[in-house]
Amino acid sequence: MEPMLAEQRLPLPSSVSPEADIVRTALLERGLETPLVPTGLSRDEKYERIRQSFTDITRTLGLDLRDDSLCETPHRIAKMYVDEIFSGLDYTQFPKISVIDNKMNVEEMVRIDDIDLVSTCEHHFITIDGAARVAYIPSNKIIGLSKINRIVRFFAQRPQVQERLTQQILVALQALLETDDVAVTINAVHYCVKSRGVMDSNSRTRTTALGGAFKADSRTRAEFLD
Ligand SMILES: Nc1nc2c(ncn2[C@@H]2O[C@H](COP(=O)(O)OP(=O)(O)OP(=O)(O)O)[C@@H](O)[C@H]2O)c(=O)[nH]1
Ligand SMILES: [Zn+2]
Repeated sequence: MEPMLAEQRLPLPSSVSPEADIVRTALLERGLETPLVPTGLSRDEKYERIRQSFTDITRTLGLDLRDDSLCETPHRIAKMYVDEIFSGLDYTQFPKISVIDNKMNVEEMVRIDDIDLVSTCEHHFITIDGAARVAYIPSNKIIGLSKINRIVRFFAQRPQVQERLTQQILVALQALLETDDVAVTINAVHYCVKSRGVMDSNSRTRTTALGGAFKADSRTRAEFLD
């Protein structure tokens, strides 16, 4: 387990929900948080810096930013980074989570297949496109189904490696559901492998993270991976 860095323990803004704080603490304890340093920048300050930087990049590439199709590109990219594809770096954007007591005593696996997953490769900043499967065996808590999709999306909206993304979803759900019995698998195409570099347009990558009964019990694992 990697140690928590002092700056990662700084207090979060008060608009961070208790659930987001539980998830972040669990990730730090497990050494699974995305490597982050506090910037002290507001949303608008980040937007402005990224817009400026992309103005430099597009000019350096020799593109004419006076062209009416190109002139808004640095603005679009800055907005997309801050508010869309990297919004999961900001815990104030963590989804509202509804967890309820397991009064109906559900004790069988709840499994959600084919959760849409689009993320961004942190090595090349291009798309990872795939799907996730998530399952858990309820203990004391049950979570609203759409909240699982939202948690997947939150962590996908960060620069990622697929292995860490898979683990972050696992640990977030374990912390919120107060059980180890969670499993996550992701099957994805990496555009850094498909559209550049080795240019392999066929391969897909599967990563799996298993906790509790999914790790310990071969039948539970098989039912999940089936
Ligand atoms: N384990 C893992 N590797 C990834 C992921 N996304 C991209 N990579 C790999 O990260 C590696 C980075 O390797 P480098 O040699 O530093 O970069 P590169 O020269 O662009 O490598 P090539 O892609 O082989 O051209 C590549 O092998 C990528 O395929 C991921 O989610 N998980
Ligand atoms: Zn990549």
